[in-house]
Amino acid sequence: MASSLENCLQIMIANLYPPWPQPELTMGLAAHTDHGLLTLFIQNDTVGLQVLHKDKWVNIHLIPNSFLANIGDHIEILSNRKYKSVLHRAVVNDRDVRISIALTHGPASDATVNPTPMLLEDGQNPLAYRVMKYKEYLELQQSNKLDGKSYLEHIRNKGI
Ligand SMILES: O=C(O)CCC(=O)C(=O)O
Ligand SMILES: [Fe+2]
Repeated sequence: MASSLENCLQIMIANLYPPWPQPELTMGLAAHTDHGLLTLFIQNDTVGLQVLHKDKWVNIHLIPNSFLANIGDHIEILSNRKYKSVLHRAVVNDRDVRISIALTHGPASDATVNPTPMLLEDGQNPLAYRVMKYKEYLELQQSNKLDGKSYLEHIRNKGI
């Protein structure tokens, strides 16, 4: 992946979750992973972000005045699956408004993303993912509904 810092693509996503009368019947944001390398994340003091850990959804309590950093899909692609992107979702509640802001950090939109040779063990690791431009991945993600790790699965090379 060749990309200078000034060309990196950052996308800010602001989410507003109003209180919902039957929170157990709805989902604020369906389970997904984020595109890009890292997502920096802040929220107001209402809990709602959950991360899948050992097959269980775990509430994330942010440290006040700090960012949470999540690994995105393109770290998983760059590391050829050594570092996995984080599956997460947002739940709602029936009392408090929740606001969150996610800032994704990706390479330049024209950058072609493939595993970095330093993380491939002497050519023993076949490429886990199809090589593609970052913007092609974004288009793929935008044209589908959120569904777990389905975008990564879509570009995964069979049998790896
Ligand atoms: O609001 C949240 O807790 C999650 C937001 C999120 O995952 C996103 O915007 O990608
Ligand atoms: Fe997300």
